[in-house]
Amino acid sequence: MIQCVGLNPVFQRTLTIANFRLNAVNRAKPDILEGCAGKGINVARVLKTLGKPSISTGFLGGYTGERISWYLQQEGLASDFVQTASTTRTCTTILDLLNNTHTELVEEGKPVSVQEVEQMYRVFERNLRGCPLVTISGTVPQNVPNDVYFQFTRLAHQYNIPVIVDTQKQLLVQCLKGQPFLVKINREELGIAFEQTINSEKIFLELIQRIHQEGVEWVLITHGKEATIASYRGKRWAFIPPSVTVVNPIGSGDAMLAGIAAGIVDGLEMLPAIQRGVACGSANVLTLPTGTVIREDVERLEPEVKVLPHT
Ligand SMILES: O=P(O)(O)OC[C@@]1(O)O[C@H](CO)[C@@H](O)[C@@H]1O
Repeated sequence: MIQCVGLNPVFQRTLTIANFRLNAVNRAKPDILEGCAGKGINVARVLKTLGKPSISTGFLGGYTGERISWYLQQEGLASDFVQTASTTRTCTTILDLLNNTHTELVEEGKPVSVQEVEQMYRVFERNLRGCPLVTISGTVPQNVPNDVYFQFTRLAHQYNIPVIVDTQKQLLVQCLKGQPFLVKINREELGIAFEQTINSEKIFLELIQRIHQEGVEWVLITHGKEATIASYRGKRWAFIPPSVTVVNPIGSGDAMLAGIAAGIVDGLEMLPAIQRGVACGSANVLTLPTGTVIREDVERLEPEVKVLPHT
């Protein structure tokens, strides 16, 4: 089973509003979507659709934790969460039908205890047995040390298990020292992680190089609906997604990571694996629930992703 680490899961609510306005009373349509999410769980869900079993790990607590567990069971997603005294966060997506905007209200994860963090290391290690690949996604609750993903990556190395990572800021910078196999990051977060404004191609390429210098083989830079740039040993490719009608883009990065993970586990070369990932990202945009794809959409979109050399 692929281990999908998502230390900061989410009880996700998706509200549809006819014309969302600031400083006003906004009324949502009654068919509010609720479910389990957060980057790690989103990856796990898309993997399941692609026929790949996974186990989600992280922290879970309180009444939202219970609801997330219930949704995980309903969806048939295996999990091994550390139970926390604090309540798991809720995040809210606002889809505005008139203006076609998509707003994500993200709560920070509440604090976890030192003992809960220690338990998490044990949960991570026990789920490495029989695991072909680890995905690590997203932020962490308060009190979790910034080197947590570095520790996980180092541990996975001891078991010869590749790690692919999608995170930000210090969590990313520190994780690089553990030499994950692949890092996926959006262009804005790349600049933030290295405290630089990306206002030229030169700076963009230098920052990619800094990630490689730590020993990371593949670096993927996403940029909304623009092309994803993949970099490997001095070569670069642009993956141009097909244009699709946007329903809900939240979770597209997670769908992409899942598609790449599925491709790697299937033994694909990296370029076709990334192509599948980009197709999953586009397929996610077409569905209303967060971090969800329809397999037929992925299969249809995969050949439509253009792969070009990036100069
Ligand atoms: O705070 P994080 O962990 O970076 O991101 C949380 C989040 O925005 O990510 C998912 C979409 O990628 C949503 O399910 C969730 O609300």
